[in-house]
Amino acid sequence: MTQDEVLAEFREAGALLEGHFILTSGLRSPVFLQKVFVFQDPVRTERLCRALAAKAEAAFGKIDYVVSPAVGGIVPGYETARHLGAKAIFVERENGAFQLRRGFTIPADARVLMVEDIVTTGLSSRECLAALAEHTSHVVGAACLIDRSGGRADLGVKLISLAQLDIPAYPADALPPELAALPPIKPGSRGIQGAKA
Ligand SMILES: O=P(O)(O)OC[C@H]1O[C@H](OP(=O)(O)OP(=O)(O)O)[C@H](O)[C@@H]1O
Ligand SMILES: O=C(O)c1cc(=O)[nH]c(=O)[nH]1
Ligand SMILES: [Mg+2]
Repeated sequence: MTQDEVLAEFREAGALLEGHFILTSGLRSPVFLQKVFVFQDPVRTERLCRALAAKAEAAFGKIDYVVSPAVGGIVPGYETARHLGAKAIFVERENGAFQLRRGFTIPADARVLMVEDIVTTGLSSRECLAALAEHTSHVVGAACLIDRSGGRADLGVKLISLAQLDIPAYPADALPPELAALPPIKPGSRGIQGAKA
């Protein structure tokens, strides 16, 4: 699947939003990739995740476990795992920090791939990998549908993506005037329900 085909899937799903968005990192951006509009269509999600699984297998070899950060990573993690013949589990926030909960365990010899939906700064991916380090030393790499960092996000492990974009994001105190003029919206799950982070 080419980068243009990946972007076409997002565009056709109505997932390329324009406005003034507060990202999970606290940065502000005029563009938001609303992945849930992609994931509400299982056929579209299957196309994307089949391609991601093939790319991940080529880069990292056999994968036994896919681990994803909730909420956005769960659907692509599950669907990518299905194509890899792997198990799919997730970390979720407890008091703001990602934890492997619900009794999920990772066998000692399992080869683990972290799967994210979107990578912007890599903050969420690094938090997920830090949580995973308490359960396994066999994380072979990371994969995401879209890396919007322009390739600059450093996860500490190799990251592959279906598309790499360089989408502007600004600190809240350095907004261009056209962005500052729009009311900000925060679409993601970090910080809701009284969580600390
Ligand atoms: O690379 P980063 O700067 O961390 O940004 C990307 C993260 O932002 C989104 O999650 P968010 O915390 O908004 O919540 P969600 O997964 O519930 O959508 C997305 O799912 C990634 O996890
Ligand atoms: O950085 C984010 O929080 C983020 C950006 C984006 O385009 N999509 C998303 O779900 N989260
Ligand atoms: Mg997320």
